[in-house]
Amino acid sequence: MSESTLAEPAAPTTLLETGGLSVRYGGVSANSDIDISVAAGEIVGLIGPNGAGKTTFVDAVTGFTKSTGTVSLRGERLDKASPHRRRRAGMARTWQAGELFTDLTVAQNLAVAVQSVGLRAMLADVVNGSRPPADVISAALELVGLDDAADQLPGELTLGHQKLVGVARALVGGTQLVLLDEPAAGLDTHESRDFGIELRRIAATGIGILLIDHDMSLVLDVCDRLYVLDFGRVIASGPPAAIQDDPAVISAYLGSPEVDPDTERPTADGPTGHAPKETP
Ligand SMILES: Nc1ncnc2c1ncn2[C@@H]1O[C@H](COP(=O)(O)OP(=O)(O)OP(=O)(O)O)[C@@H](O)[C@H]1O
Repeated sequence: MSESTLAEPAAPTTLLETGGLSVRYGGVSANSDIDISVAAGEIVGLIGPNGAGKTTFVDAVTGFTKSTGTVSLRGERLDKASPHRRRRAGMARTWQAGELFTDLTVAQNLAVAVQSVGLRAMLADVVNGSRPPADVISAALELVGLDDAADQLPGELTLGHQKLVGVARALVGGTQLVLLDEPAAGLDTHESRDFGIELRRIAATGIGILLIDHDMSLVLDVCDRLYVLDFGRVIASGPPAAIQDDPAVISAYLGSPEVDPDTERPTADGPTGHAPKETP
């Protein structure tokens, strides 16, 4: 057997890497010194109480708020880049209030996102004949398993599928890393489980996912690793099983564990949270 056959499998490619990422809003340290990485094909959870700084982190990574520290995608520094450039480089996000346009079809909802990726990128694709916009849209819908729904209105879909269209909107245009801000809000247990299965399918294609959600069953089920934020700082990181048992996490976020007798896991509701401390 040759040496190469015996070699260890290649380490997964690091997509996102932040170094010392910090955001201040006046006297509030909303993010302090955050070092987080997401590899290709990985689902990484970012959890913490209300006001811990999760959305601020997504805003900082995607360029929607001013930050200090570094943000790299596949080793390319993007911390000085505009949100547009970061989007074109392959990172995309969803928003907490990411409603779909109810009077547009699913495909038209995605077409709006194609436009936001940038005319130049689209023109390049059309000129070199590689990917006309319709293909870009169907590729994104295929990633979330909704290629049949292109001509439907959002209201004709289940809530779970509407949420997946929201994810597909972020996947148009060759997205490598997607940051999902509470994408499963409002889903019941069953819908949330199906949603999680789709997230795993998306990650299996090599896309990296940063997932923020208060639905602990979803987060614990689908994430490879978790980071826990409290008062804008990472207080713990690791695989879900270790995080669940971390006393600092239990005290800051999971609370006195109200355990679901079926899953033997902390229940989804419970974290009440607090806002970051004012700092001088
Ligand atoms: N644009 C802003 N201007 C001033 N302060 C802000 C701004 N955005 C967020 N903050 C503050 O920064 C802190 C972190 O807020 P952030 O929304 O990031 O928390 P979160 O963990 O996402 O909370 P939630 O789970 O409720 O969404 C909070 O104290 C919030 O009030």
